[in-house]
Amino acid sequence: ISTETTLAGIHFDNCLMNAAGVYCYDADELNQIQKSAAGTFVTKSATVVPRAGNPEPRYLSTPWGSINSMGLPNKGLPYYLDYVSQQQTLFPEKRYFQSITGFNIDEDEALLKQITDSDFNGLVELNLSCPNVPGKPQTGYDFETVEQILTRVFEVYEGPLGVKLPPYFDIVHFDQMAAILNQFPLAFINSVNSIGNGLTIDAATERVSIKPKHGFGGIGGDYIKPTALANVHTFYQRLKPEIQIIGTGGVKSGQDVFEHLLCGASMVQVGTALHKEGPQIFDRLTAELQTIMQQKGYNKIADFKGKLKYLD
Ligand SMILES: C=Cc1c(C(=O)O)[nH]c(=O)[nH]c1=O
Repeated sequence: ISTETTLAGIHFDNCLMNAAGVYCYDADELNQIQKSAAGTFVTKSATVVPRAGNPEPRYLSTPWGSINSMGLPNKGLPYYLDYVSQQQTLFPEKRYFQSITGFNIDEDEALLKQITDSDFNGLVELNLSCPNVPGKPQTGYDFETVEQILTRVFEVYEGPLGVKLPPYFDIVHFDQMAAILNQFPLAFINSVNSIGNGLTIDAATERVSIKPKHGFGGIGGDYIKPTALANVHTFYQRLKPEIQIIGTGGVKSGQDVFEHLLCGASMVQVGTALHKEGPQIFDRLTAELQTIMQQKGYNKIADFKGKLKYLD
C-alpha cells in the first residue's frame, strides 16, 4: 500500500506535506517537517524583505479549525533559499517547495530572479491569495491581474511553478479562472488558501479573538473542507491534465486525505490540524490513509485519484 505520488514529474515518497504558513517559518520548524513522515515541505511565503507580520494575538485554534491574520511574517527569501540549499545537499534526491509572494508584479519577478540565480532545484509555489495584508486586495480574485502576473512569471521563470489560490464560490468564477490558468505552463495549482476575512468572537468577553483587522482573519480547518473539496474537484475537471492539483483545506484524518485525492488532488497539504497536533500528525494520516486504501483494495493513489462518482 503506497501513499507515494508524482507532481510535475517529480516523485515524492508520501503525498502529504505541510501547508505554507504552518511549521515552516524558520529552520527549526522546517527541520521538524523534514524529519517527519511528510513527503516534503513548503516554506512560509517569502517576501523581498523580512517581515514581522501583524500584531499578536494573530492566530487562534478553535474546536472546528482556526482563524489567522499573521500578516506574512517571514525571514525573507534569502533565508529560505539558504536553508533549502543546505537540505538539498543533505538529501540530494528530495525536492522541496519554496513559497513566495510579491506585493506587485515587479516584486514577483525579483523573487523569481533570486530563485533562478540560486541553486534551488525544487518547485515554486506563488501565493496569489494572502488575505491578511491590510490594504492589499486578494490577488486571486482579480482575474486580470492574475493573467498579467502569470504572463510575466512565465517570461522570467523556467522551473516548475504553481500558484496558491483562494477559494472560489461561483461556477462562473471557476470557469474564468480555469480559462486563465489553462493558458500557462503551470506545474500545479494549490487549492485552497484560507477562506478570507472570517470573524470569530468570545461571547464571554464580548471581544474578537485576534488583534489585527478588528478580528477578521483567514479561516481554516473543518469549516472549509467542503469548499476545499469543491475547488479541488472543479479545477480537476476544468484544467488541462498537465496542471496537477495540490489539495489543501480541512484535512485532519486519513479520510480527509482520501477525499481530496478522490476529488483529483495529487498531493495533500495540512495546515490547521498540523498546527494543533504537530508533525507526528503525518504518521497518523499516512497510517489512516493506508488503512482506507487497504479496506477498499487500492494499492496506489492512481487507483482512485480523481475517480469521484456522481449520482447522475
Ligand atoms: C501569505 C499570507 C497568508 C497568511 C498570513 O500570513 O496572514 N495567512 C493565510 O491564511 N494565508 C496566507 O496566504
